[in-house]
Amino acid sequence: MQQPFLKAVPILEMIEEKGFEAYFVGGSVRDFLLGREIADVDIATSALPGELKTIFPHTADIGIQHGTILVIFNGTPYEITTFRTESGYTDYRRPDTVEFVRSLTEDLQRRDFTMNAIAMDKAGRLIDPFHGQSAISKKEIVTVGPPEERFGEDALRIMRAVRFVGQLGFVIEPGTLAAISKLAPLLDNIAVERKLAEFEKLISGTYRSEALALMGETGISNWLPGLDGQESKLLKLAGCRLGHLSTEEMWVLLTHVLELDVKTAEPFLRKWKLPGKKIRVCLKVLHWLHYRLNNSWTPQMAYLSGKANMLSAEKVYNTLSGSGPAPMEDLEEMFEQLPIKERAELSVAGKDLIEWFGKGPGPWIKDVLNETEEAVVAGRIANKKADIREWLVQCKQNLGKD
Ligand SMILES: Nc1ccn([C@@H]2O[C@H](COP(=O)(O)OP(=O)(O)OP(=O)(O)O)[C@@H](O)[C@H]2O)c(=O)n1
Ligand SMILES: [Mg+2]
Repeated sequence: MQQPFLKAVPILEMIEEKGFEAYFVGGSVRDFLLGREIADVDIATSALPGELKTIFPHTADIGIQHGTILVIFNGTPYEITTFRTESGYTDYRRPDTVEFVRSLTEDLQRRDFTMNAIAMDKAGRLIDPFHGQSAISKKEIVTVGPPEERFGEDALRIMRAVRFVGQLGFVIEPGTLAAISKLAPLLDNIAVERKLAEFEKLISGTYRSEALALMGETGISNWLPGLDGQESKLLKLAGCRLGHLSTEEMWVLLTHVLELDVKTAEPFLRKWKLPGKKIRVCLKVLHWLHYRLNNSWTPQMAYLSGKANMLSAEKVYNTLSGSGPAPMEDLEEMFEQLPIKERAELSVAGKDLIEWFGKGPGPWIKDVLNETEEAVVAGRIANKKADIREWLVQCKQNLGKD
């Protein structure tokens, strides 16, 4: 067993000591069987939330109405969920009622895919009534029971299937795939925040090209923010060599392929509810990508863009031009050679100008600083106070006069 499980074994033991059952479940067991790194260990138990609270002193109610509480054990938080069934999904996203049950099999039966419906006990023995291990060995995504029921219960599962294609490179079993195409419109009922979490996992996955193509082919994209009717553009994206791009660079590539500019990309990214900071970075990189599409980098542009934005824009540009991953050493070297890397490194400031020219504060300061900065970056003048002063006094003689 791997370390994250071993650390949590005492939790299972403490629950079992009180006469209840407890197992590792969900993505951690799946990823363990796949030899992937385990994110967080989820635990399912026959104990009710109230019963768990008597066993563990440090808990938080994070979804108690659905039977989930957070247990802090040795400083690590664990989500522990009471075995449950769900029924009456009138809104396609959350059950009208949650019924706690005492049987593990019933709990596993309400889960989305067979690979996610495997339990593991404290000794590492697997309980796999729906043949999840066989699906994993066949690299197959298949629902537990009838796909239309599972997707009707929570339409986000439609996206989860394609997200797992992107992460794991599995194929979707034909019956499950047919239900996805048929029920994709149910995604309309799902909150953007949940769609975003799945989409970001998808575009970060090793097999994202396949998953993006599948999103277009199944019609899922028609129910995602700003992607309605854009299947052909998604397919174009799927044909690119994406191996080296970060999640943010993927967003930039996506906005470009959708033919958005900096102005129209902003509402698109807002619709997806990306955090403001991420949006600002994406828009900057998109701006520099558009510069790069028609120009080469110069020291001036390297300075104005900043190193990170320049390298990101270049990576996206290489993807679009078909060259794929390319060495960045030359560009990094160009940046490193710059006399200054940012405005703060300029050896003069507004107060120096006021003193030298005997003139009060005003917009002229910004203009003169911009000009000075440009001259320093271009190497026309050294970044030394005395040199700059001499240069400015010579070429700005008229400034002190008005
Ligand atoms: N819409 C959903 C979400 C989750 N699950 C079940 O709850 C488990 C845990 O859910 P979550 O952590 O959201 O997903 P994981 O499958 O664990 O994937 P990840 O590794 O990304 O966390 C899943 O494995 C699955 O058994 C489900 O049946 N239906
Ligand atoms: Mg998980």
